[in-house]
Amino acid sequence: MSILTLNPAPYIIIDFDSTFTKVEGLDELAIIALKGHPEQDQIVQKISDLTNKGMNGEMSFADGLRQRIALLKANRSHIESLISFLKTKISDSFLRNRQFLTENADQIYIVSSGFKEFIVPVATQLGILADHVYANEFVFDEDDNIIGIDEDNVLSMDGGKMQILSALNLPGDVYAIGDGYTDYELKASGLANRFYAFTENIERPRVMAVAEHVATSFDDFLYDNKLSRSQSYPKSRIKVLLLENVHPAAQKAFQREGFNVEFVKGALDEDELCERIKDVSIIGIRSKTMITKRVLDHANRLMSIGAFCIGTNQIDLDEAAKRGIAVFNAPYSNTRSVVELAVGEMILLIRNIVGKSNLLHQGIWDKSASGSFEIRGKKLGMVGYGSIGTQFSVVAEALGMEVYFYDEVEKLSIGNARKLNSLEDLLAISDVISMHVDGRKENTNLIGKREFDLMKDGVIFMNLSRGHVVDIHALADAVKSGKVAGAGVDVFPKEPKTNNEMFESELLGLPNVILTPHIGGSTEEAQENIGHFVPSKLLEFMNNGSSYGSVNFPEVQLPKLKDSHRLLHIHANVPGVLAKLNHIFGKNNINITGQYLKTNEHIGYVIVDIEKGYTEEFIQEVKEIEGTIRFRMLY
Ligand SMILES: NC(=O)C1=CN([C@@H]2O[C@H](COP(=O)(O)OP(=O)(O)OC[C@H]3O[C@@H](n4cnc5c(N)ncnc54)[C@H](O)[C@@H]3O)[C@@H](O)[C@H]2O)C=CC1
Ligand SMILES: O=C(O)C(=O)COP(=O)(O)O
Repeated sequence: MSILTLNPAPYIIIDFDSTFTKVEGLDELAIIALKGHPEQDQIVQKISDLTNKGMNGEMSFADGLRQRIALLKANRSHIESLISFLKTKISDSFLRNRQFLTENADQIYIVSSGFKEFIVPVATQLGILADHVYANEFVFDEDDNIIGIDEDNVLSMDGGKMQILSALNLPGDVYAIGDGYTDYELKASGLANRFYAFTENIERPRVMAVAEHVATSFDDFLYDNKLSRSQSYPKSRIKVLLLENVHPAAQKAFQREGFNVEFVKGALDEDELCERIKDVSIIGIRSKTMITKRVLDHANRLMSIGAFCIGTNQIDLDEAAKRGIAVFNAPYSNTRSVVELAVGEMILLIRNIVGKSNLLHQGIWDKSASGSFEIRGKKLGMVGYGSIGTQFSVVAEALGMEVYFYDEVEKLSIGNARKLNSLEDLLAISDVISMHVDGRKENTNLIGKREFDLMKDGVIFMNLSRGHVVDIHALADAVKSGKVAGAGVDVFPKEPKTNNEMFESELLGLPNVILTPHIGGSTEEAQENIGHFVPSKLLEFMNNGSSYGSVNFPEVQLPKLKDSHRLLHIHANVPGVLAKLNHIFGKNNINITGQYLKTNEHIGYVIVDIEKGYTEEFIQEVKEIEGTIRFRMLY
């Protein structure tokens, strides 16, 4: 039996600039030292070009280094500022694995063509031993200006890194990690057993082309070598695809944790999505992207979907559940924004402001009260009395309206709102009708010719829910006939995918019709809230297994994982799976520290916290249980 164990660490040789830190030290020193210099930009650019040529192996490294030093006009105080700056620029994955670096300090070296003066203070912060840092040294004049480099240091010459490694004569496996060509040379010369091209901060195609191994992060390197690490599975290997211009806070949240994030401004159509979703583990969308069964068939690694909005009708929720994919949304984060727009539109429409404003823009002064009303005392009818409907109802009552609602589910009224028993009753009684149902298929054309005919003459009609809920042709007719005196429409059966596409509709140019491009939830406040909320749900699910708040998954809120390994097992909801799982635990003598189970009509979700020390065979047996949809292990 093979106990699941971690390997002892090899000797690890780490490059500093753009590997251990996110930036190039000398380039940053130039920026600091040349601050205010009239040619700062040009000189910094020259230095950066020389750095890149050297890193890519396109020029003699030693020549480039001397040319860069000659361009620098730095002194000792600039180095102090550089050190403070670099401490904030340590690569995230090294920061995350401080424990590994400290515990294995004897095996770890930094070999860099950068300079000890700034490398030692930064590297030692994470437990690297000062005498394990091999780097160049500056030469200063008596006024502390940098005037050159220590010419006796082998690292100031071409092939210097190889000489250092050769002199170290390390008695075991040696793995080099770096972004530059000189790091690759350690492997090419046979001095290192492996070279990992490190791409967390920069991808150098010339280096990647020759590297046998690529490490997208230090976690990735540790995972590849079965070494102890902060992440059970390196997040840099997990792809996150964010569509429809979700708030930048979302991108930051995933990047902070080391995920590989791709950001797309618009929506994608089904064909594009089928292509792009391959290898993606988390996808973030808004209301436009349709996640159909066909898209899910192409989603070979998808674990979780974030709807950065309220509605989830654009996602095939059942198909996602059957594949073990958890879907989360932001059920309340733009409620208020929709309500405010609805209130504003209602007042503008009942006063016929749009027509008057358009006329005045043409210089026509049309001062008259005819066809303009107050909303006070008018009857507002709400179709759908959920989060938005109820909040709208409270605000409308505060404005002096009489509120009526119809919801197909039994709902208690908030304030003095009155419940009606049929849609027909509501249509007949209301002066203003506002749609706030969800976008399920069955609501297609909920309002059509028949329903408009049932409304009062001169009614104000608003749809800020979903486009397909209203038959647009019937609405256009009702406006033209005067049945509807004003309409506010924010959502349409066919909406452009991006701001670059033209919008077409029968409603264009109709009088007293406010058209808005699906912006009910598009306020800075709502988008920022959503940008924080949805990633937090997705990350909880990915990192901890918690599915609380999911719209298609059995909901489980789990305690933080402590001193245990957590096994997450998603299976088809058929009898006997739990019994089989428990049998395997018993047979393998697994000590359980916590167990949770929840099912819904499609799937069962079992979470078991166990003590370390289980075998590969045990894991294999769990994976092979009939009905298993997905299995993963967290620690
Ligand atoms: N324009 C925009 O930018 C935005 C639009 N929305 C849309 O608004 C919808 C409503 O949002 P919430 O109030 O948060 O959802 P919710 O789920 O809290 O409320 C929807 C209510 O509609 C009721 N309902 C559904 N079908 C019905 C029918 N045929 N007849 C009567 N009642 C019916 C439900 O029982 C539920 O009470 C969302 O699903 C979304 O599609 C949401 C946010 C922004
Ligand atoms: O929240 C919703 O359901 C909305 O309709 C808002 O959608 P959006 O994020 O603007 O595409």
